[in-house]
Amino acid sequence: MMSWKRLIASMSYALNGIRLAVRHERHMRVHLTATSVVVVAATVFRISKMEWLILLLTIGAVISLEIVNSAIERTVDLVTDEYRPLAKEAKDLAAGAVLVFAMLSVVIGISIFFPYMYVFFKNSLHFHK
Ligand SMILES: Nc1ncnc2c1ncn2[C@@H]1O[C@H](COP(=O)(O)OP(=O)(O)OP(=O)(O)O)[C@@H](O)[C@H]1O
Repeated sequence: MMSWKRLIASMSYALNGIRLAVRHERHMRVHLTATSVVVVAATVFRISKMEWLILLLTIGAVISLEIVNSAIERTVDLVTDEYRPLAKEAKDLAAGAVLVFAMLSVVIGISIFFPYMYVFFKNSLHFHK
């Protein structure tokens, strides 16, 4: 059985990982900015519970993948600082994994928000007529 002390230590290492990613990863700031915009839009448009759950799952997956990508980048840099084809492949594969989910998350975001934006703009056009 894991003691509470060890559990708390593991949690603090994991939180340190999140802090490192937020502080030092350029792409992470892009994800966090997109997340803030999406959360504000979701609140304003009062999206459904199911849409919130899909959104949260998508946000979590993109951010988690970005953190794993950063871990792989550091591991590769630890192994070599020379140009190595396998190092390139490892980094490009990890970046590819993030890109796949980031692109899908754009599709998911558009699918969720488009109907709300459509109604919003349609109503505001009627209002101005
Ligand atoms: N040791 C290496 N050998 C061969 N190619 C490498 C090596 N290190 C990096 N690369 C290539 O250069 C690209 C940029 O590498 P870098 O380590 O700067 O990551 P990055 O994708 O720019 O990440 P970030 O934008 O988060 O800094 C990699 O995706 C890879 O294609």
